[in-house]
Amino acid sequence: MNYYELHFTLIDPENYQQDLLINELADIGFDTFQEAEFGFNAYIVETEFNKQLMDERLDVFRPQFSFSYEINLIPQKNWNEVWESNFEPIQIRDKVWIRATFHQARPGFPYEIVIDPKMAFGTGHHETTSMIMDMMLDADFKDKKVLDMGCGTGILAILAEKLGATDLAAVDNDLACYDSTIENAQLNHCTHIRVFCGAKEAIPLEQFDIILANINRNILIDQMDRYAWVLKPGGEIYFSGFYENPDLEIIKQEAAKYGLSYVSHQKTREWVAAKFMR
Ligand SMILES: C[S@@+](CC[C@H](N)C(=O)[O-])C[C@H]1O[C@@H](n2cnc3c(N)ncnc32)[C@H](O)[C@@H]1O
Repeated sequence: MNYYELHFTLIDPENYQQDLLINELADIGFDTFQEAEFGFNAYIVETEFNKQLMDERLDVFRPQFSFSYEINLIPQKNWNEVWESNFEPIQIRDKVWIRATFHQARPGFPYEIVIDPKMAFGTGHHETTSMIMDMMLDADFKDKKVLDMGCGTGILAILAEKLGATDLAAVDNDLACYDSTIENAQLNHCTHIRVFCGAKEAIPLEQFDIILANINRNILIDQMDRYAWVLKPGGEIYFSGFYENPDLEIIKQEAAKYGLSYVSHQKTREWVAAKFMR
């Protein structure tokens, strides 16, 4: 599979502008957003890319924002090099050290996660991932059964197992993420993670103590009925991948329809991670 890489430059960058543009690009299929010096890079599978649609959607912002972009086709064989030139180790509090296979180990952190991201999202650099991980550090995973929906690299399931979960299902509808989660689980010596490829129909019909789902507003809403169905009474859900306004309120309302109550949320820039309980 080939990918297009978009180099996006904001002439006068302000975070809210960047978030709006990323949201628009995500809506037309871009994924794996990475900070760059004067903006960001984003990626899309070659077969999903529609230049005319992208130009039309971005032109709407031209009156307010100054930006430019260029797009290049990346053959599959170069994808790892793209990651290796961009991915720096990152920490979550003083508890979790996340690094790639090609970085040195760093002693002193209770939890180390090694990620070989390849074509999957989830290195801890994006706020949606780091906020869920931060909230996970305050949760009790000991002997818990966990669902990681939209697992990407498997980073959340891997942290959950390191925090004590003993039975985990990781689901992603992208085959590259399915492969990546299997590979990263092995790299981290996680032996309790079962990996499934598919959307909500792939969620095992079992009862989970904790659900982790960092996807996006529309997919979370679409899958809400299934989350409520497989969550034990008293179970916890951690959602991310959406904005505070207006998404959080919409998600709260949808969750309430299925007996899931809002507990709390974190916000970084416009991104939100939120905890709910059944
Ligand atoms: C933002 S990434 C999150 C990855 C990782 N869990 C993290 O927190 O960094 C969202 C993931 O959801 C997956 N995804 C998108 N739509 C999905 C769907 N309908 N069902 C299952 N997974 C989906 C994508 O392939 C992607 O890997």
